[in-house]
Amino acid sequence: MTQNVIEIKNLVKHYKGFSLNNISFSVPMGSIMGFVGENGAGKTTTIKAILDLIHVDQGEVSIMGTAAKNLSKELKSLIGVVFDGSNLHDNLTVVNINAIMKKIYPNWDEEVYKSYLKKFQLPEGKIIKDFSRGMKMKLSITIALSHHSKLLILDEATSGLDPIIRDEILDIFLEFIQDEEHTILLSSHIISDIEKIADYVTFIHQGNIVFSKSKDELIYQHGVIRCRKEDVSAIDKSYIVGIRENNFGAEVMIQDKDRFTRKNHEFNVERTSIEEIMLFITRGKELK
Ligand SMILES: Nc1ncnc2c1ncn2[C@@H]1O[C@H](COP(=O)(O)OP(=O)(O)OP(=O)(O)O)[C@@H](O)[C@H]1O
Repeated sequence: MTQNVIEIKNLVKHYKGFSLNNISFSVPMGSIMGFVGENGAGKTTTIKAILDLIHVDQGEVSIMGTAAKNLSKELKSLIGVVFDGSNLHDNLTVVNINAIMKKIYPNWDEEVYKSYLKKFQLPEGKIIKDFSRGMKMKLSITIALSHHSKLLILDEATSGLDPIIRDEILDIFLEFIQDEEHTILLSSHIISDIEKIADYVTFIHQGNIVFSKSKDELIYQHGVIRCRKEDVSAIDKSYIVGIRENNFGAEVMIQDKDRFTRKNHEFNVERTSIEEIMLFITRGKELK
């Protein structure tokens, strides 16, 4: 049985004008979980709750089998965290950071740290204040990867980076996951990044979990039919996830693609993407 490194059960958090509504999902060991959703959907709030950085109104979070509230210092040191926006002190250099992290993390690996600094071309002499946003991001990722973490929790870790360096970082994440005991939870707006590396995708929309599934299963089970508007009524409603209409006709997202195509040879069902599935679910026309 696959062990879950993160388990979230019935999490509720109320802010004025926003709530996380009883959300549950798990992140299996050895996998990359992509955590996606629109601005303000609740991704950062969920991640803060996982890390016990905020008080929650209800629910439970466990990390590596231990309640998040009761994580020991040793277990905490196995988690590498990157938040959107640097929380490193402006006047430090990468050399200062090395000295500080050595004291914080029992497993701090100076050699690994230096190799990533080199790989990311992060300068020794400059203070963090003079780093670009991308450089700060790269430094945060470097730190997360330099203390022999088993779990990486990354909130928008690739945003603000150019496509080339993003690709390089995604490869580093894929390399990290080669160890079966390593796990990543990665929130991102950049769905193509998630499509590229995630094994599972959790989609949060307005504080609710819409789905949390294997990426391949999602892509395999869904499909799009492009047809005339008048043909939409011939599609069994129970399969329809969402409909979009344009001047030329209609696009219909269906689920349970295999069963649908077995029963409906007259429709051509095209392959879809995670991005398209998300758009149809959130913006596709409601069925009457
Ligand atoms: N400390 C707080 N006090 C009040 N409201 C908050 C607080 N933190 C977050 N919120 C609200 O919770 C909602 C969810 O925010 P959150 O940062 O979790 O979204 P997100 O999915 O990470 O968005 P983004 O992709 O824009 O970073 C937003 O409406 C935000 O204004």
